[in-house]
Amino acid sequence: MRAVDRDGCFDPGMHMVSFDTARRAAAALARPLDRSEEVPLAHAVGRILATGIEAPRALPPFDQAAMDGYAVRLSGRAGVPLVLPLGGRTNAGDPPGVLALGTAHRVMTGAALPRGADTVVMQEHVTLRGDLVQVGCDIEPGAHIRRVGEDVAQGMTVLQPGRPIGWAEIALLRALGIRTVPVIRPLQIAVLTTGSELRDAGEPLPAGAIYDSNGPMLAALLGAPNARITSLSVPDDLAATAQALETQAGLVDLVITTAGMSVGDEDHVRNAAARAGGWLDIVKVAMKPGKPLAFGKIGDAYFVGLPGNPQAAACGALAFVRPMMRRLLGQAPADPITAEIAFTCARKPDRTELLPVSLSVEQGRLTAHRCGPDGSHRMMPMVSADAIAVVPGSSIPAQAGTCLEVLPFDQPRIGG
Ligand SMILES: Nc1nc2c(c(=O)[nH]1)N[C@H]1C(S)=C(S)[C@@H](COP(=O)(O)OP(=O)(O)OC[C@H]3O[C@@H](n4cnc5c(N)ncnc54)[C@H](O)[C@@H]3O)O[C@H]1N2
Ligand code: MOO
Repeated sequence: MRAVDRDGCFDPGMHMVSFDTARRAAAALARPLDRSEEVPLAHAVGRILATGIEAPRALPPFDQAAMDGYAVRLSGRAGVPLVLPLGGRTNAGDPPGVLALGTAHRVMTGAALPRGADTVVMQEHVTLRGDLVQVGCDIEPGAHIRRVGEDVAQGMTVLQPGRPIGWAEIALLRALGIRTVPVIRPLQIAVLTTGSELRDAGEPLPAGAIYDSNGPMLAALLGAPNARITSLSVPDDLAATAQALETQAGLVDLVITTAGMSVGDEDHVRNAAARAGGWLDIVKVAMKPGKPLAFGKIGDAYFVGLPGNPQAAACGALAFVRPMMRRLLGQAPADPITAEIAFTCARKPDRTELLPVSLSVEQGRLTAHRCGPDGSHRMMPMVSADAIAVVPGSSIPAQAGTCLEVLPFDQPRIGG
């Protein structure tokens, strides 16, 4: 690893890369894992389709009435109005009937169109005279019929691989009679929080200790439905960290650590990754917060070392871990989302700023409001935020009204 690297040397100062370079490296590093399982549709919400789905039947499955009314045959007739005797009736669910020549056939919405009929007249547009049905003048031939296959042709690919299953997909698949789908197996992720100061909520808190929030945060941010998270914690100890990394790398697809990434005496994660047989592609990123961030591989597992400050860990997870997970799950990269910033912010030429922002739609435009104050240890700005704004480095401040990329906490479903 470059901790560590393939040449056996490590100088985090020399290896700092730009935010964009690190993003490209994360995308290039991750390879689709291509492991699938068949699950019942009811358990498939949010899961990613492993293969395309071809329609085993057409939708609608037969020509059917789109309105409650009367099926008639207009072709070959001189014109309307018509007065036709009532010849039969088909309800939704009945097998298709036959339109007796020169009659009107009562149909309900969804009923199979009787053979021989070419038009359905809404019942509001007829006058009933005993058993006679008088059809008004402005009837359009062919009206109110849903044609077999007009929505889905039998055999067509209705869903592409890589697509998340949502309510609309569930409705479509069930309409096609499909009960189970092949989906990508959830990623196995170990979140290893490091730090001798960490305690779990519920435990007594000695002076100088803090409750672990990064572990539960990352489990919630990155977990179900497409990842299973194992949470562990180790003290600031090189051997214990290396041992935990080696063990977890043998068990999971992705190991994420928090803290221990900076230059303090007790920051052991990069060296522990090296001891565990890993290598690092990226060791430091020109971003704030989140500069002491690294990723690479330990054995067959991917490895991401996030900084300890909660905002820095969240920014690293949103900017790098989420896109890596999409790649591992076989999904296309998420389309970038931009918003107009409602604030001015100073910046530096050589680093990307990541700012918690709340999003709203103002005069039809997605607008980002800053959630401050500064400080990557702060929790409150993240609670009032919806996204992280990506402010590229520059020698001039970013002015209000500038359009910038935002990384939403909850990824909206736009496109595939
Ligand atoms: N001399 C320097 N000091 C620091 C630098 C630097 O460049 N030179 N970078 C600073 C930056 S930026 C960050 S970010 C932090 C990152 O440090 P580490 O990744 O080594 O993390 P720690 O120092 O262990 O912890 C930082 C902070 O976060 C708290 N923490 C850790 N784990 C958790 C957790 N699971 N839940 C909640 N909070 C956690 C920890 O107690 C510390 O307060 O380094 C700066 N220092
Ligand atoms: O990455 Mo640090 O969180 O900038 O303070």
